[in-house]
Amino acid sequence: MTTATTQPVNVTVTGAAGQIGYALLFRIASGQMLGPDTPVRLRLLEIPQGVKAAEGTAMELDDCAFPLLAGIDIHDDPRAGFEGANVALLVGARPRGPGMERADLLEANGGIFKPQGEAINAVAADDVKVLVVGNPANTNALIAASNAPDVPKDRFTAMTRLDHNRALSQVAARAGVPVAEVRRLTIWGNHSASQYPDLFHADVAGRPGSELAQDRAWLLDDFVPTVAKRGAAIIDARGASSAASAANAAVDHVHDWVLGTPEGDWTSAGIWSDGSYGVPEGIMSSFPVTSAGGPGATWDVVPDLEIGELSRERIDASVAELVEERDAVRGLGLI
Ligand SMILES: NC(=O)c1ccc[n+]([C@@H]2O[C@H](COP(=O)([O-])OP(=O)(O)OC[C@H]3O[C@@H](n4cnc5c(N)ncnc54)[C@H](O)[C@@H]3O)[C@@H](O)[C@H]2O)c1
Ligand SMILES: O=C(O)C[C@H](O)C(=O)O
Repeated sequence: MTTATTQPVNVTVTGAAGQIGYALLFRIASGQMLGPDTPVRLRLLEIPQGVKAAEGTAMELDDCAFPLLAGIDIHDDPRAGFEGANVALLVGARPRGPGMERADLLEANGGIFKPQGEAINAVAADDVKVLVVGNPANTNALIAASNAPDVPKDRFTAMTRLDHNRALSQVAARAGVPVAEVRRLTIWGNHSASQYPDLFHADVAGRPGSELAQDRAWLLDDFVPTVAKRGAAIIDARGASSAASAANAAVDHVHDWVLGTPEGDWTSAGIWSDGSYGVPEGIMSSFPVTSAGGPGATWDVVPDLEIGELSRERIDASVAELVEERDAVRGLGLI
């Protein structure tokens, strides 16, 4: 990763003409993702039908005259779109259509993330860092990583930062403290309604999160489902899925990966499990993670957290869903 230098970082964004793309690209180009000293070159990857709209977004990016934006190119071929990519944000995905079962969705997205993984393997920069946003994010990341055998598995991640940020906001509101005073929350498992937002290890303005968790009715009937089903609530209210908050979470994820997580805090990311906390190896599950930042930065799982019975059950349930998804895509020959 190139930081604090005049060498531009190549950032590939797929689904660039979509609603998240529109909320994301301007923030990347303004320096909010990689910092104020790092120029970026944007590679927009779309399907052929999306190219014209991506061209319109590129025109608007030009019109912002961002000092850090070193260039934009637009592609509909993954081999060209990921050429030299240092950071790859895989946003474009096939949404669930009427009558589509989960397996149909996994298969349709396999048709996107398998070739994209192969292309990243073939043409991305040696230091590529990948964030999968497109749903089902964890399993799409698993497909991409599994089809990029020459890229270390820890370079592929799935986005659960939006869930993490949602949980921070809910806890701050409940405790009546500024959101900046809530630290060390964790999202475990899948970016789906089965996810488990864990506040037992949190620091809430100097008080242990376990104190708030003592109100089990609030914890289990309010906090956990509000966070886990927030995506659906946004769709219901907006008539479209979250976009600006999703783009914000993608910016936060890459920012903290490349520049480091704040001292004394951690965040959540879907990463290739190494077996930590009893999560089976080789699925993309969300964990509490830190990054030291800098060249070669990795997400490191926060060690030695005590997992109580309630948390254990919830983590295991979400992990079981991920195992099912892995088995389904394995059955489809995608991994
Ligand atoms: N992980 C998260 O927290 C999170 C949060 C919000 C949304 N999402 C997911 O992000 C994805 C994108 O959401 P959106 O609102 O921007 O959708 P959108 O439909 O507005 O845009 C998706 C874009 O992807 C493009 N696309 C489709 N297939 C592609 C391919 N093979 N290569 C390149 N581009 C391709 C489409 O042409 C479209 O422009 C969805 O899967 C959504 O469910 C994830
Ligand atoms: O929940 C969804 O389908 C959209 C997205 O993943 C979200 O969490 O907002």
